[in-house]
Amino acid sequence: MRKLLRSFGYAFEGICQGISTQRNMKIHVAVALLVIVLGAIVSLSWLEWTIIIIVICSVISLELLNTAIEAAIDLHGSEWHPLAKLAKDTAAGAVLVMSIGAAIIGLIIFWPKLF
Ligand SMILES: Nc1ncnc2c1ncn2[C@@H]1O[C@H](COP(=O)(O)OP(=O)(O)OP(=O)(O)O)[C@@H](O)[C@H]1O
Repeated sequence: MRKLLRSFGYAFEGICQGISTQRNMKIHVAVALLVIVLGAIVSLSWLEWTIIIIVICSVISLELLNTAIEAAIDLHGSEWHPLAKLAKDTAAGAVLVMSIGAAIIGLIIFWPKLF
């Protein structure tokens, strides 16, 4: 049980480090908080909240994975390598794809309630 709690502690530490060190992560968290406040104001349905929570968690999880990949590559050294570029750029691409999807889903849910 203590080991399990310690693992949760490390994971929580990872989330905090991601937020404190990554500018993009700060932006994702700020947008997520804004969406949550807006969702409360326009009274989203349970289904809409479920979709919003899945989308927010997906974007933040991908950004954390992107940070992990960047850190693992930088740990290996600063020497230029095409595989390092591929890994970093595809990981960043994954975040971008999910962020665009999140923006579209946000528009689909919020547009009719706001305009
Ligand atoms: N070791 C490397 N070998 C080849 N290309 C690299 C290497 N390190 C970074 N790059 C490339 O240089 C560019 C900038 O990389 P960098 O690590 O600064 O990421 P970034 O996109 O600025 O991310 P962040 O600001 O989140 O750290 C990216 O296209 C990346 O793929």
